[in-house]
Amino acid sequence: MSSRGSGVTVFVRTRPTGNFAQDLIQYLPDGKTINIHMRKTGQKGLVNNQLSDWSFRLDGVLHDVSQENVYDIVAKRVVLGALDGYNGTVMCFGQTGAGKTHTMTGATESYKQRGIIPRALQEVFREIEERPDQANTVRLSFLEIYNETLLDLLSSLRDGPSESQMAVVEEGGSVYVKGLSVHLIHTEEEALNLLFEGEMNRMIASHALNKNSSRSHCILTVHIESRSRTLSDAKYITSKLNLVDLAGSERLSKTGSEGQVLKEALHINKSLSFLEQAIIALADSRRDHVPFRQSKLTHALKDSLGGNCNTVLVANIYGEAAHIEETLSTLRFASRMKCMQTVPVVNEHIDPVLQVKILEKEIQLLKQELAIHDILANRTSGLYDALTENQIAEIHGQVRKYLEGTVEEIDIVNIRQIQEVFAQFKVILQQQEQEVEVRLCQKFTLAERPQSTGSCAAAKAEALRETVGEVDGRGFGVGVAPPSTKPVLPLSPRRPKPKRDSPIRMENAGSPGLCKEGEMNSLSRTNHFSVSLKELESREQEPQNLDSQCLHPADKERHSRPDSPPPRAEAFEEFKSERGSEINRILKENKEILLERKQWLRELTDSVNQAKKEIDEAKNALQERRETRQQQGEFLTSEGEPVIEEDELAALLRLQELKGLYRSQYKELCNTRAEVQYCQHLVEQCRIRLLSEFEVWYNESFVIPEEVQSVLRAGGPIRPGLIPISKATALDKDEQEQFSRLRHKLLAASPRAISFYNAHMKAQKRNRAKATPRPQPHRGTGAVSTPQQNTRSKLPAILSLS
Ligand SMILES: Nc1ncnc2c1ncn2[C@@H]1O[C@H](COP(=O)(O)OP(=O)(O)OP(=O)(O)O)[C@@H](O)[C@H]1O
Repeated sequence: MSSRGSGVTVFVRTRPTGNFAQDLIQYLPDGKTINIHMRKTGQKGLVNNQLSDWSFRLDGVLHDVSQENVYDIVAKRVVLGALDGYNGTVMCFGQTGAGKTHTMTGATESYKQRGIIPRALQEVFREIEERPDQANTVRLSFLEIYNETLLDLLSSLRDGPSESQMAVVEEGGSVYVKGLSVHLIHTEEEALNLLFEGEMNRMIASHALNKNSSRSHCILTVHIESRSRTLSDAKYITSKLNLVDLAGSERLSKTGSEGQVLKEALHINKSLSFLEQAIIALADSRRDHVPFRQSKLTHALKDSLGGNCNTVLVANIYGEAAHIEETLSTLRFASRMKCMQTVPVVNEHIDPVLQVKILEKEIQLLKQELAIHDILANRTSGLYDALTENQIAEIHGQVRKYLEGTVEEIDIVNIRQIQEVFAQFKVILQQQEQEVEVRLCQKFTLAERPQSTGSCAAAKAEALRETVGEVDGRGFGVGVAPPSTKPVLPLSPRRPKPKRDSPIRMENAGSPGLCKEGEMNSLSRTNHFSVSLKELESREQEPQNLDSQCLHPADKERHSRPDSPPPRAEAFEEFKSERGSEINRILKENKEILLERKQWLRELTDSVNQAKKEIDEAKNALQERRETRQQQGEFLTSEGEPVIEEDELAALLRLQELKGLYRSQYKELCNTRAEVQYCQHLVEQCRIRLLSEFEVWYNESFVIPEEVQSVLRAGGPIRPGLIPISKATALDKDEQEQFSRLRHKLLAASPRAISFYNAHMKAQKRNRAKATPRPQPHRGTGAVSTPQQNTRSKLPAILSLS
């Protein structure tokens, strides 16, 4: 069968029984037709021996067919189609106990009896292995619709929104369930783990026709995204494979349901009847409205029923005479489904890389066009090609010279050169920024701590004081300058310049990018007392770190921790005065410097604006003088040059002077701005460090139990990748042995089964953990004795290969 079909494919599968109603159900040799002969019962219970016959021709009748063959016939094509980008849906429908769950999931204890879903998951990963030219991403979600409520069967594995927020949403022509968790999976085993986890969470109950009756509709969706690994192929495809196990329709008189199970049955029957209505509408080409929104089930399956999907239905029937009416109604549903049309299409998306290629082609064409124009206009060709390394080097040299003032212009003839010039400017700017940062780093750092063993804070303060304000320029501490030593900053060209030994001043007010190498060296030499934050960190990691030497007495005395952790705000204050006092002090000092620098920046800005205003005024005055001179008639020299008066000359010189001052102030403004940014960065770093150290301290002091801390400490028994021996031995010995024996046996006989059994064992383990009584918000509560309601949480069954 090809992946492209036009109608829904429908099969019938019968549940094996020793009591098969041969006289009522007849399979024709074509393997596709099933005839039903039903005696009609007359009114008032009188037997009406008139036979009514129905004949249903479907795509196949699966009678006494193994699970493996059912998968091959029903689902294989759809699964492979999904890997080729077609959406696919495999769905089981039928009366309760007819074998839907057996068909879809099969027996989780038996590899051979596994159903369509585990086989499909295996096929997906096997096929992926065989397509090395494709990069595939597989995700999985598992939805349950129980009593018209959407539930996430894998909610225990996620931290996302709660189930109450789940809703069926239509977007861009496709349908999805908002709030349903979608899990990335890499292997068959991971996929099976999720399947078994979800299966255990399903709602089941026991009634007269099925002791493990599913009380909900379930949709397991495999989301596949496939990209070509070969560059030439720019498209990628996505697909959705829906594997649907519907709850069974039931005659309440037969199942004897009551209480909660009765309520569930009413919901199930109602939603199946809505499903039937939707199918009838879909099959009728004259109907333009399909009532998908009548129930959560039809809404969630909207794009699987009438969309662009390969849809396959398995109609499960229970071939006993007692169930002939249900069989008839299931077959009617199946034949309606068969009339429904779907249009499978590959979900193909174009990669942006392809767009780039198209644009590159376009550029090529435009270049050729330009070349023709150049020839016609007698221009040199090749102006539009990418620049060679030599040309770039040439531009680089010119830009440098231009910035140094050696040349006045840069030769530019085309757009590429303009771009390169800007690029060079950018590079130089970045270099300057880095250099400024390096220099500021050296300036804005901690002073070296004294080696004294006395009071740490006092000693440090002393050391810092020693390094402040040294006029010979050798060594400055950060932000410890007393107010008197802080710079008096110039507010206007007439105001004094900042002191050159200010702790936050930049050594070279000019362009740092162009400062000479010698200057940089001497700059770093003058800062030999400085300690950067990073250095501080590394020192603190040394065994003999200062913090341990400088423990506050309160820290040392804290032998016993309080019963409950103190309020964080209170603890934070304590931390700042004890363990975190050093970093807190740095933070404070840096903040002070930042404030002061900001203030200086404001003043400098005012000053630059003032200078600009004065320049404008001087310009205007000069212009007025010139105009008056011209109006009054000019005196010319013997060379014909106009003679200007002394006051005009003075005004001209003043204007030049103002311009010079303006330029230098502007330069300083830019540098100060960079300093402010850097100071802000430092303050932020300190703040983050203070908070993170506080977190560690708080947890260690009050939250993490001391035993745990000792275990986690380096050299403790827990190391990454090592399972604690106590945990490893906690498994039941017999079970371990049994499992490993089985593993070896299986490995030899059927290596493909290992993922299945690994996942099964994990599910059982989780199941045991869950068996410990715990309040469950909506599952398994209020269980009634008969019929019994539960989730599928069973204790491990014996594993078997058959
Ligand atoms: N083809 C089959 N081969 C062997 N056993 C089967 C087959 N079909 C059904 N069964 C058995 O019949 C019982 C009922 O089947 P199952 O639970 O799959 O029915 P169902 O249609 O899902 O019922 P419900 O709608 O109540 O959940 C199970 O014990 C199952 O193992």
